[in-house]
Amino acid sequence: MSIFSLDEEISRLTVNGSCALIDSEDDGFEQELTGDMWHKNMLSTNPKPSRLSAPSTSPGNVSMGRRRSSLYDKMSVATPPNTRRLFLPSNEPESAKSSFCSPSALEKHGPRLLEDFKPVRVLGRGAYGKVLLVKDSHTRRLYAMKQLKKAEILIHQNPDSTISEEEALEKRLERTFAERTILSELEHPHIVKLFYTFHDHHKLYLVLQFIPGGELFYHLKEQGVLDEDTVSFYAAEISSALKFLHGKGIVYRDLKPENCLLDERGHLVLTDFGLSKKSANDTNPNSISSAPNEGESVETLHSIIGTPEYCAPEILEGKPYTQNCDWYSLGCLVYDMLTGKPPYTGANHKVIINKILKDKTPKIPTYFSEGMKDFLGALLKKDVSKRWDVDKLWDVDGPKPKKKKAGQAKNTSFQTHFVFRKIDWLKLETGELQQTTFGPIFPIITDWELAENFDSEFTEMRLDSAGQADCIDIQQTFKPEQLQVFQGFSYVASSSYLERHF
Ligand SMILES: Nc1ncnc2c1ncn2[C@@H]1O[C@H](COP(=O)(O)OP(=O)(O)OP(=O)(O)O)[C@@H](O)[C@H]1O
Repeated sequence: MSIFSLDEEISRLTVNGSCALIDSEDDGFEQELTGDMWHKNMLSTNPKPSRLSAPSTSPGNVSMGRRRSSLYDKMSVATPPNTRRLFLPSNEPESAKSSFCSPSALEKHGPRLLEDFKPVRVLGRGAYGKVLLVKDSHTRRLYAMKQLKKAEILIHQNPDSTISEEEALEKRLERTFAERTILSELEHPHIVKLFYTFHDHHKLYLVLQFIPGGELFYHLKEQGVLDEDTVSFYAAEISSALKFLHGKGIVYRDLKPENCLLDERGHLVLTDFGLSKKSANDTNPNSISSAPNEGESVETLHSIIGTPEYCAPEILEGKPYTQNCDWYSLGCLVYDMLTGKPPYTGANHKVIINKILKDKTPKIPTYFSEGMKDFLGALLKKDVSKRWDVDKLWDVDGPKPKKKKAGQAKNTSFQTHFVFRKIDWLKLETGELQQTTFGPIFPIITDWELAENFDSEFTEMRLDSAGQADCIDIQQTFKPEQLQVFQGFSYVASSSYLERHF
């Protein structure tokens, strides 16, 4: 998983807190996979890429294809299935719609069990297990079920030599509980909803809202690059979720195209809160309660985590960092959507980290609009003190930009920036936009159970290979007190929450 391999790379790069830069010419790299080569190739055949044209992803051009950032070395990704930029009426099945079962009827079942859910297919894979599309046997509703193997959490290799095995385990548990605790107390149109969590001998289960339009990653892979209006639309939806999290004292820390899903109307929903962190000493009255084992303040987080391509330099340097790191990641994601790759790329994490730390500022293509250059320039500042303080300058009522003056974004209100001129923030933040309009990319969904917008590498996986086969005898391997750490994981959303989202 990205976070641990990154920890390992950083521990190799960092000596006594200071960063030792490395030679980017590393032996054995496959040259055709580097981002620079990709970029040069693109420019030589298409000097000024059309905003709407995608680079070829034909089999003959696989070296130019988009690759998963978090699972860089583990898997190849097939061409994404049916996704087109066109309008089709949603064919949402009854099983995905509301009203099969009232919350009170669900409460009769009490805490949920694995037997309540019938596996339909595999949607994705993470560090500690898989995410399955499942059907509730009582209500016939579809959910995404994230499964985490207890054994993997307990015995995962600790690549960070600077911390002890116990500390590494504590961090893994903290991250496992953080996702459950943070999601269970959030409700926002652009954040995935958590309905139930439970555990059995082998695994922990998070039962989430199924987001059927697939990852932004796949849509980007198919489209290659997106136009500025589309990118600004997604940037606004992501920003609204990030600002909401920051207001609750939470830093997201893992913004990347794989964690941005599209709902059935093409609106963006953030998922994967495994790396999110709640401030321990946050005094904001709107903040949610702390997750177990939280120790660091969001004001001065030190953990080195996240996917390097989208990771703020202060995190990679091992310096204390704040919620502002999420705004740098947003800049990287916006840059990626517009150009087809994040600002710094390379054949492996080591090369990418080296570039982020060594290069001054990412080069912003000259063919971007002046407004977009201004927007990205303000977010992608390496020095956090010079970066746009979006949380402070969020409001529409904040300082307005003066006409015809470049490079001023950092001192003006975020919501009124030129790139968001077509965004109705009020409707976006209340969820009305999501309910009543369609996003710029409309995912084709003929049958929700087919999970057509997910990678066939996962959806065609045999369910039995995704299920019990890989379970070790956990009772034999671990002492009862070791397994005690998972106590308190189970959760059922309140009936009012279930009612609102059923
Ligand atoms: N609510 C959901 N609806 C639909 N698909 C989902 C949902 N949650 C996750 N997925 C799919 O499963 C994949 C893996 O999920 P997630 O990123 O939460 O797992 P993870 O174990 O934290 O992964 P990683 O180790 O890469 O961080 C996602 O990229 C997405 O394709």
